[in-house]
Amino acid sequence: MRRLDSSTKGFAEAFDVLVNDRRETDSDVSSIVEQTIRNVRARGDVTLLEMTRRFDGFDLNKEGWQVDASTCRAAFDGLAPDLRDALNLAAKRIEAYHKAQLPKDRDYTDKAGVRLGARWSAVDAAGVYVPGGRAAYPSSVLMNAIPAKVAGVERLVMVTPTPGGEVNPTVMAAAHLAGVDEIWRVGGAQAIAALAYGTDRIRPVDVITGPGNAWVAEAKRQLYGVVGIDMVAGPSEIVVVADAKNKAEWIAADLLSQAEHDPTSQSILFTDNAAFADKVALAVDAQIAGLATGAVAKQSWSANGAIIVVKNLEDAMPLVNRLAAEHLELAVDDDRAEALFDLVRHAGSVFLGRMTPEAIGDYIAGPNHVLPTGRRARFSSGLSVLDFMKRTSFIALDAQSIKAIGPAAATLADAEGLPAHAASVRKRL
Ligand SMILES: NC(=O)c1ccc[n+]([C@@H]2O[C@H](COP(=O)([O-])OP(=O)(O)OC[C@H]3O[C@@H](n4cnc5c(N)ncnc54)[C@H](O)[C@@H]3O)[C@@H](O)[C@H]2O)c1
Ligand SMILES: N[C@H](CO)Cc1c[nH]c[nH+]1
Ligand SMILES: [Zn+2]
Repeated sequence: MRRLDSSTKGFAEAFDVLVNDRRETDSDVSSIVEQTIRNVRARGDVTLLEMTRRFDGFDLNKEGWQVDASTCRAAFDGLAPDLRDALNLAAKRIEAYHKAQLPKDRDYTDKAGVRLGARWSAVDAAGVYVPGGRAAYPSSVLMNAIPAKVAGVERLVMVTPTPGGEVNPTVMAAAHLAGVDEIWRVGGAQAIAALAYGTDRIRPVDVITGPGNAWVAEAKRQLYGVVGIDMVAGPSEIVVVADAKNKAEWIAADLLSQAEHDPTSQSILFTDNAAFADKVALAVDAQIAGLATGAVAKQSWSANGAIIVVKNLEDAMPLVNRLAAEHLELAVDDDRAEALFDLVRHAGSVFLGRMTPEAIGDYIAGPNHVLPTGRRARFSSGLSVLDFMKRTSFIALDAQSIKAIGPAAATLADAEGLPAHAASVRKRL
């Protein structure tokens, strides 16, 4: 863990290093992914078979390539009642939040008599990546699949690794609940490439969404253009802005909640009190020791964690904006949280006040937990129904309205030296 103090010499340089640290996209990852994509294009299912054997440790031909609908239904029926209730509640809240995102078509006639507008429609087929290497993510099934179904996607394909050949029943139960149509037991960059280009077994999709580790995120980035993607959602991150009125144990748990995802995850605390910073650092170490995920959390905290002491929390906000973190907690009194929130320009999702831990957003609040990482909240947003939709504009003229705006079009075509364009308008005037 790095400990920085904004009042010391050399802070600006040390903070630059933190901001510019590209911890998930070293050249190694990107060249491995390039090669994987090439292999999937050339050898399709054979590459999937080999890579699944190598990374997930089982034989797709023996254990099955897909999980069928009846297995998912049985998994749902077999859930413990409290888990089923929790999944149902999460699904309802996610659905309600995302239904409200549905865009409206436009259709109107302007003053020149020209009819204009746009219609929204869903993509035909979407692929959702559900991570499954280190942990199973039923919550990510809901977060990806429900917005796709709300958008009206007809063919919804899920890919997820099943390490050791173990199919996670809660993931499959969530797929049943969310209405996933096809499930393939492949993961990593190879699964993304299969969805983008298709293989003999897997038909290609139009859009791929979902989070994943560095290889998955890089594959989506490289395949953008062949398919649509939501954004680059890689290893999890959290920035917590906290004053000394917090309980150090709560803040330590919040930092660890994202550190436990992946050794390349990042957790950063800003505080205006050095003694509180010490307490949180001790609490993190104490809690790591008791976590089943302690080994991963420790790697993440040691390599990428930071505690930054600032003069006051308002001064921290420009620094917070430069980090553009996936998650930002403002753990201060409610009115101060609002004031700090007004200073936030770049963050994937913001958690306001002391009683709003980020983990609530991971599971149950309603907004999507698939969010941009790696400083990409500067230019992209969390997953929404719009990622599964596209907008088609339309224009309708009649004999009157073409007279109103046609001559200007022909003049512009002349100026561009495109006579066929000009003629196609003038012939109608
Ligand atoms: N940003 C978000 O919205 C969000 C949400 C949930 C999870 N996450 C992140 O998703 C990630 C999940 O990662 P995971 O590893 O548990 O599961 P994963 O499914 O993303 O990755 C597992 C796959 O990675 C591939 N892989 C593993 N080691 C490899 C190597 N050395 N070379 C090439 N490929 C390799 C394998 O094919 C394996 O099946 C975490 O980083 C977590 O932080 C992000
Ligand atoms: N924090 C992750 C997004 O970075 C989402 C998640 C799912 N389950 C637990 N957490
Ligand atoms: Zn999480």
